[in-house]
Amino acid sequence: MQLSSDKKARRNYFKSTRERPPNEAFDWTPFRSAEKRFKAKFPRPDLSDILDLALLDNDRIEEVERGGWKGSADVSKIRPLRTIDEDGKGRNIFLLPQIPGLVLLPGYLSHECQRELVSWSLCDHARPPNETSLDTHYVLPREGIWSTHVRYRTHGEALTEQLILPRAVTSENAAKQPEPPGPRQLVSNKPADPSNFDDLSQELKLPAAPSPTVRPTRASELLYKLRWANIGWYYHWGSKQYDFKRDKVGVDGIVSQICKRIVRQINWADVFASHDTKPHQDESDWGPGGPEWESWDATYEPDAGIVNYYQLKDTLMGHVDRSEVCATSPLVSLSLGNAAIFLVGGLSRDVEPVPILLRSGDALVMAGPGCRRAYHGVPRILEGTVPPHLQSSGSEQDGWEHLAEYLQTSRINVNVRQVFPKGFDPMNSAKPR
Ligand SMILES: O=C(O)CCC(=O)C(=O)O
Ligand SMILES: [Fe+2]
Repeated sequence: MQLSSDKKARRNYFKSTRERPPNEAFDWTPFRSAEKRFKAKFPRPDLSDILDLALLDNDRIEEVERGGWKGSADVSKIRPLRTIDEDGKGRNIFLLPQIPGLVLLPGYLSHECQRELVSWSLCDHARPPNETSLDTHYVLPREGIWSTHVRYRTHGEALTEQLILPRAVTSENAAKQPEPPGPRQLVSNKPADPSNFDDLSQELKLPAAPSPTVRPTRASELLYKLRWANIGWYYHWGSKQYDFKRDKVGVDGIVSQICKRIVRQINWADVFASHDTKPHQDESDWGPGGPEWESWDATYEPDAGIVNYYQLKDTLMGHVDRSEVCATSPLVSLSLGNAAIFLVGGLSRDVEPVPILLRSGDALVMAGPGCRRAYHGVPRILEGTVPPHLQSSGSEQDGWEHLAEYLQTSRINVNVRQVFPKGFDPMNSAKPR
């Protein structure tokens, strides 16, 4: 199996390089070059310059060795900070001096918590009222695609697998440009901020048209095409702005508590004091309120985000998340399942990105003006890297076998943000306070 996919990758490599103009690589920005390098199936990319902080943790050796992909824990690139967990245990977290506001918390989520979050992402969250990437094109069951899938898998042949139907296609919407299911599209949008928030929220946000070409599909097949599920405020993909006219769904307690615990645990004075807060970029400005990290303990409240579901071939192109009115508030990202290569650079694609290996249980925070406006992306999911504690126990009783099976080819990223200052209601107030 592995051999034949290697052969295919080699064949594709020779075919594509034969047709490539000789100097093409010179036109790529440093960010694009890094994406290309890590995406390549052949030759298999060398990960020796990728920051892999699991290597510093003896408890993760089995996970690292089994996966066969290994970066390096080059301590010269990072600055450790000591913090105390809620249970009083000490923990090392890490900063990258060239990206002020980026905080890495490797292995932050316990094994139990990772299992809970995987189950939450698939069973509880990928269903109404949360919008998913499949809703535009299919009429999904109210119970959520995961429950339908599991029912069939549990009862096997005794049930005829339910087909999920495309949304009814009328002659009117068939004529509109369909949004194809699949990778997220790049749309250039205006960065949100308190001064343009009113205008942006008034813009018309039409629903995307369902694709007229999708066919009735089995739940177990469609599940692997799920790409995202919305958290909190509805995000309108067509304009890349939040749609404040739709009622917000609350952020679930399990996610909100983890994110708040992480933000409270970080000593932000150390994070920002260690840098010149005006590094190489002019836009790295805290705005009129000054460095508001001083009040994050009290004001940080996640109200939006996305769960990203990646299959092994999926990537997320370099982008900046700039639709949040709180443009500097911490964004918390939690990784589950297979590991990924995460690139984070600067205010443009011309800044050479730092490659970081994100493994299951790792948390990463992007905060402050420089880091929240930094280009980042995921050029590669690394197959075979699901840690032992997320693999099947072999027992059908614990209900984990279906989740373990899904995870074999998947990575889940829970990406949580704060759009508005705490307590601000956009529908009842002209301007954020
Ligand atoms: O999957 C990740 O680690 C990053 C996801 C991300 O950047 C996003 O959802 O905007
Ligand atoms: Fe992002």
